[in-house]
Amino acid sequence: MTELKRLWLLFRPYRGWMLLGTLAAILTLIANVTLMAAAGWFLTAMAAAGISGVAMNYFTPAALIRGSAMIRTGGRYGERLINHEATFRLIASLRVWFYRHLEPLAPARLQQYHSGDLLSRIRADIDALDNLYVRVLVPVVVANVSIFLFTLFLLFYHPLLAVSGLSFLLLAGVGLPIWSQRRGQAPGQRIAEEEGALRTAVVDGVQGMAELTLYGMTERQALRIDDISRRLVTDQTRLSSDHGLTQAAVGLCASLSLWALLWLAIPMVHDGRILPPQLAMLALFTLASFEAVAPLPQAFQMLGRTLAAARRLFAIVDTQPAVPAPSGISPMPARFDIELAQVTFNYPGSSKPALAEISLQVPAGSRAAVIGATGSGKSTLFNLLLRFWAPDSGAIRIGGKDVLDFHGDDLRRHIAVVSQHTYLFDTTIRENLLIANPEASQGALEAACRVAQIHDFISELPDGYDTWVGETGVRLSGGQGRRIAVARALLKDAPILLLDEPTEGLDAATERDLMQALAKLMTDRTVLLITHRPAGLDWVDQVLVLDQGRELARGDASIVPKATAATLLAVGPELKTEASG
Ligand SMILES: Nc1ncnc2c1ncn2[C@@H]1O[C@H](COP(=O)(O)OP(=O)(O)OP(=O)(O)O)[C@@H](O)[C@H]1O
Repeated sequence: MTELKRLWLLFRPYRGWMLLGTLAAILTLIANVTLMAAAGWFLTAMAAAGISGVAMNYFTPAALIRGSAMIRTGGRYGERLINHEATFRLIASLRVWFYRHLEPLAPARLQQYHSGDLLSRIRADIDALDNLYVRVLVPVVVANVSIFLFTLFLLFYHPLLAVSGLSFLLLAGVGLPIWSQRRGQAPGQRIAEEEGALRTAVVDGVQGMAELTLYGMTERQALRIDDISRRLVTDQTRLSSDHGLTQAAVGLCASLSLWALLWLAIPMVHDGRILPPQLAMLALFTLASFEAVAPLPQAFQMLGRTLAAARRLFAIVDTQPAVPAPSGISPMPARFDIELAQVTFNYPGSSKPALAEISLQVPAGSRAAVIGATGSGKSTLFNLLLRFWAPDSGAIRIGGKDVLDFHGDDLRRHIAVVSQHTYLFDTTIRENLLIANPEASQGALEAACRVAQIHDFISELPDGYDTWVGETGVRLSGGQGRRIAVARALLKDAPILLLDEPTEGLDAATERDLMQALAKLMTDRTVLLITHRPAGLDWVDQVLVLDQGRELARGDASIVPKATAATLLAVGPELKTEASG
């Protein structure tokens, strides 16, 4: 039950709200039971008084009935209001809590999770946690307090009545919940996993629609989704039918409790220990008291789903980032040169190093290119430089300070990246630019877009900078997206610039224009480019050629053709030796 304890700690800031919501729920329940009991007593007493012709004071009981009815209505409204407010606050804070733990895990630790599964955790699993509060915690407290008060009340009339009432309340409020918790545990856990799997399959199906259609696999994907849906529905059906059964069983317990009460109390009426109106009151009281335990079987049935959701969330929250945060504050480099000293790195589970003993010095304000074929380790080098992973041996320094001594955000504040994969958010062009610098004025946005040669295009759009770019920027061309990336880098104004194949996939004219924009961006910055294309590198001061994670050659741009022939054509070792020589 450690999940329960941990959840309780997360709920702690909302204790005030919970207490208030629980008090409102108890008040409502007591008002309802009072209403039923008083009504039973009142009707019978009035009938008896009418038959015997005795005058009776009906103002007090009528006032009690009216008062209870008003408290019940107001209490229920208040209870819903308070508990919904508390739930929404709780859910909102849980999402932020989860996201705060998720963010440092990206990208290294999250590669094992599918985005659909993560989405399911952040949405459905967090939603499931609110069950614990509204459907478990509040009803359990309300039931405990109410059962105690109801038993005291019956005890006032006769211990036997109290024992009988308590037994049936415990059967419905403890026995049935235990049964439904056991029955609900396995399907509850499966539902949490099936919901994640379903979301993953649907996201894959939608995102990969073009490929699935091209290869005629849509039917197969549909069958996969159908299979998961069926399993999900089977488990949900089982929970629903168990829920129906337990609700019927609660009703049965209430009826049995009523029979037992009548069986015990009718003789007491005969010998005068209980008055006839009191018998009617006790009968209706008994039936109404089961409202206190009615929600418990379902609450405990949902516990399995809730705890499974908590486990899935804690599994992510407890994951340590690939690179632990340093204990001290981040250093402040005085200059922004880049140094790689004998860097070796293996991805977890891989036997072959992605980078082996790589050294490189890029003086502040100079430009270097790392070239190599696919899989030669270029992106890995960027991942290490950005502190997404830590080298197994060797060191990476910026201005002489080890990147591992920086907090991730502090380090990345000094670095701007322009890559072929520029992620554009489903919002306006303005918002997409502002992520680089939320404080930037309209003038600064326009200036950056002018340098990136995209301002004229944006100005001609009907909504200008307020144009919606669509999901992943579908309304912009690849070249336009790349220019937005250049504008973002300009707005960020970081001293180090990493370029990851920025002109990949563009036609010659667009590439030329983008290079002009990049030339302005590169002014006075330390630039590191990764590319597999040997052409057009005359603007860099030095080149490092990688081959399967190892240094193949280094020098100025003139060494590129030879070295590239070795890496791209994968020719024999003689040429590689020649190239490095
Ligand atoms: N996240 C990862 N987990 C495990 N292995 C990885 C991971 N990323 C890359 N690799 C492996 O590390 C090696 C270097 O990959 P890397 O992405 O750095 O190459 P690259 O030169 O950038 O290739 P490309 O030009 O295709 O992007 C490859 O063998 C690749 O399979």
